[in-house]
Formats: sequence, C-alpha cells, structure tokens
Amino acid sequence: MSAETVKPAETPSPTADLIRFDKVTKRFGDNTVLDDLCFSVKPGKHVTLIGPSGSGKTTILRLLMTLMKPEEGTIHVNGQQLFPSRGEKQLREVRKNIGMVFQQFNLFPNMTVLRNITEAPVRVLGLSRDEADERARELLDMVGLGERADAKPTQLSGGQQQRVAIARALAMRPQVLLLDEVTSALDPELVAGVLDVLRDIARTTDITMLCVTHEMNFARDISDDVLMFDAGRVIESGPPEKIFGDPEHERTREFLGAVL
Ligand SMILES: Nc1ncnc2c1ncn2[C@@H]1O[C@H](COP(=O)(O)OP(=O)(O)OP(=O)(O)O)[C@@H](O)[C@H]1O
Repeated sequence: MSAETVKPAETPSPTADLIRFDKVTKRFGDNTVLDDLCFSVKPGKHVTLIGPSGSGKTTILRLLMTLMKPEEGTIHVNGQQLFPSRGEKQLREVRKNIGMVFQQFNLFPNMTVLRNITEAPVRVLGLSRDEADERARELLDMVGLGERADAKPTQLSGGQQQRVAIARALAMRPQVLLLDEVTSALDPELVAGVLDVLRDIARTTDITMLCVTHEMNFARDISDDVLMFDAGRVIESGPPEKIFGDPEHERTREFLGAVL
C-alpha cells in the first residue's frame, strides 16, 4: 500500500475510540507543551478540557485540526492515523470528520449568513446548491437564526455570529466538534445564548464534542468526562460531579478554587 492510499473510514463501534492520543509529545523549542500525553474519547461523548492557562489544551485541538504536528506519539481519529502522517490525502479525509469553532468567528464578511454556511459543503463535499441551502436553513433554525439567512455577518451581534460559525461547522456533518473557548471573545450578555445553543446540540445530536472552556457551569452541564490538565498531562479525569464535587488532586482543587 502506498503512503498516499486512504484507508476506508471505519464506522466506530460504541466501544472503539473516536479520538485517541498515544504518548503524544509536542514541543516549541525547549518548551514541552504536551508531555507523553495519552487520552481517548468514545463516539458521542462530550469531553471538556480544563486547566491553567498554558497547560496545552488548545494545542490538542490544533493538532486534531492538523494545524501543527507532534514531535512524538500517535494520534488516531475514527480508526485512521492522523499522526505520524500517512500523507496529505489521508489527512484531508480525516479532517472532513472534524469541525472546529474558534474564539474568533472568522465569517466571510462579504457573504450572506446562508452563503457562509453553504460554501464548504458545496466546495468540499460536492453538495448541490439546493441541498446545501436546505441543510443550512435547518441548522440556522437550530441555532435560532432562521430569520437571518440573508443578513451579512456585520449586521449580527457577536453572539449571533458565533452561532452562525457553529452552524457552519455542523454543515459539514462532522463526527467531532472541537470548541475552543468559543465564548471568550463575546460581551458577557451574549455568552448565555451561545452556550444554550451548544447545550441543545449536545442534548439532541450524537456528535462527539471536545471542548476547551473556562465556563465551568457549562462544562458541568454538557460533559460526560472532564480532563484536568497541568503541564501538558492529564492529571485527573472523571465525570463532572467527581471533578467539580470531589477532586482528588491538589492542583485540581487549587485551579477550581481560583476559577469557581
Ligand atoms: N505556535 C506556537 N509557538 C510557540 N509556542 C506556542 C505556540 N502555540 C502555543 N505555544 C505555547 O504552548 C503552551 C500551551 O499553549 P496552549 O494555547 O495550548 O495552552 P492552553 O492550555 O490552551 O492555554 P489558555 O487556557 O491560556 O488558552 C503555551 O506556553 C504557549 O505559549
């Protein structure tokens, strides 16, 4: 098999890992940001990464988006090897399964809301314009913006723009949704609307979520598992009631004491 051959995506069984990090190390110069990191996420689960600033949480999401690569270790998504890379073609196939919403919404300012959402499904997935429009309108209803399909992003509030960005990520029908501090750039009064939309998505879809957030109540509400990071390692993990209610590790208690 050539390095460029794409292995068929395996439909994950409920017991298989959808995301798997094995002994992953990521360094920037002599700064070791992820240190022999191992963790996995099962299909359909909602997992939240918490921990102090600089502990490597965003780096994990950026690795999954193939925006950077690790120095050591292996990363698998849906049974396909992402790193060490098996070639551009396989990376592209794996990336199609992954949607990400960033702190900044990054919408195209000259396109309508509808067009922002349909652009990638038409270009990357080859959907017809009608199919893509229909899917986009369903998603706009889901994020509470059914009436704003023809607006331009600048006519919307930051919270509304972020909800469009969520709809845009979902329009690719990814198996995994990565959320990187999606409310951090919003005015405080707009945060709740975005988090409510994400709570709905967590409750009503079977999408797998990997979420970096400083919103601890939100993490408590949506998470099946919470992973506490410190210095590039998971120092403690478990269901939210355990991590927030009865943490074992001193560093976790200190961190939660500072943010709650
Ligand atoms: N492209 C880069 N070049 C050099 N250093 C980087 C780069 N990206 C991240 N880092 C460093 O890696 C470390 C981990 O950053 P990361 O953004 O993953 O942390 P984080 O846990 O998400 O923090 P925060 O909660 O503040 O967002 C930091 O020390 C950061 O300065």
